[in-house]
Amino acid sequence: MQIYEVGGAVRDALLGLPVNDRDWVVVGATPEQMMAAGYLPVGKDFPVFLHPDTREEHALARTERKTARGYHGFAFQATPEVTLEEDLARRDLTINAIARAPDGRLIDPYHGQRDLRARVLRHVTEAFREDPVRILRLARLAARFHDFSIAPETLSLMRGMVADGEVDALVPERVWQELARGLMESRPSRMLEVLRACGAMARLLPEVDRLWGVGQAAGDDLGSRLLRRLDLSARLAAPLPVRFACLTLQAGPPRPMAERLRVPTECRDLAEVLAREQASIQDSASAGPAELVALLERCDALRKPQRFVDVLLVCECEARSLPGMQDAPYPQRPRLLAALEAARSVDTARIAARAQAAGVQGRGVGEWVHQARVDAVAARLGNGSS
Ligand SMILES: Nc1ccn([C@@H]2O[C@H](COP(=O)(O)OP(=O)(O)OP(=O)(O)O)[C@@H](O)[C@H]2O)c(=O)n1
Ligand SMILES: [Mg+2]
Repeated sequence: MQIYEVGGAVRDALLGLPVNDRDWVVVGATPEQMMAAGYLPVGKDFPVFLHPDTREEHALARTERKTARGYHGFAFQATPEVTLEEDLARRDLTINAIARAPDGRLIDPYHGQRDLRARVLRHVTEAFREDPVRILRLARLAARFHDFSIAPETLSLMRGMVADGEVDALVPERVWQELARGLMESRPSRMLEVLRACGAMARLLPEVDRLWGVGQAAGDDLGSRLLRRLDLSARLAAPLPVRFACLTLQAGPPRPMAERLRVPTECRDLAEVLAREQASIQDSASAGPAELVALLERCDALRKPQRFVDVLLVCECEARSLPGMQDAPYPQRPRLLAALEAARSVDTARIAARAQAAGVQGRGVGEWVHQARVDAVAARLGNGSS
């Protein structure tokens, strides 16, 4: 058997990028030989094994034949006769279809190195069609390698796949997995642009797709704002829930989309707080202590201060996505954080004990605590004037 390194690790090494996860392809071996050599089978359907020591994935060279629409209709052919070139032919992109032999020699029948130099994302063969997840993979790779363009023939292939209903058959978990990874790249706007260009956005994120052409003059519609907001969230190294909330911010109630994509609870919760409170936060510059405490309480900021930091980050990205505001300061953020700190410094147990000593009960105790917070915020912010 011959073992070649393939995929992202070869690509990233050629780009001079750090390599973490390595993939290998094995030519001329049967599953039985792999197991006899100590490799561990990963699943019963995929001809993939883990190396006994490194645990890196070793896949038998294979050809894929699609038998039905969507993600499930695969039949694999992985026999010792499948050649390296055949295996490379069924891969997604030319830059991912370069193999490296143990002696360092590169096997690159689809000119992936040329496309790396020309900075082009190009499909290898028509076999690209056989896996619609590749549309999302390409979109998220565009968000990572943002100076790469997409080959026109690849874009039209993707358009055809979308028109044939291929992305409608994707399971939500796979969609979210790729979207989440793309959101975490350095230029998430590129993923959205690619999804929009091939029509996949209208199928997968129709609420978001509708933002284009809504609102201001061309170049400043809600879609353009969304792209700027997301890239700013990446520039500020925001965590995933913040980026997801940036995505859903003006796209109507976030819950239907969150449920459809089965996003993690923290992503959904943050998006929902923002849908409710974003406007109040933007307007909070002139709010007095009582209003600020009410806002903090509605955001559950006293119990979840870390989430409130994320809430404010989304609001900052939104404010700075307005034309010409990219480098503007966002005073609402330090002011609300100072208010939160002051409100949290109130010793609620002591206030409650004092209220009870004065004969106050039930909801009345809560009102004392609330008032103590308002007083603390007023003292910190100088009666709301700063
Ligand atoms: N739907 C897919 C998934 C994977 N691959 C092939 O399998 C390789 C390894 O896949 P994976 O590790 O998922 O992605 P990488 O390209 O290595 O990218 P990343 O840096 O995100 O790991 C890819 O390079 C590509 O050749 C593919 O053709 N089609
Ligand atoms: Mg990989």
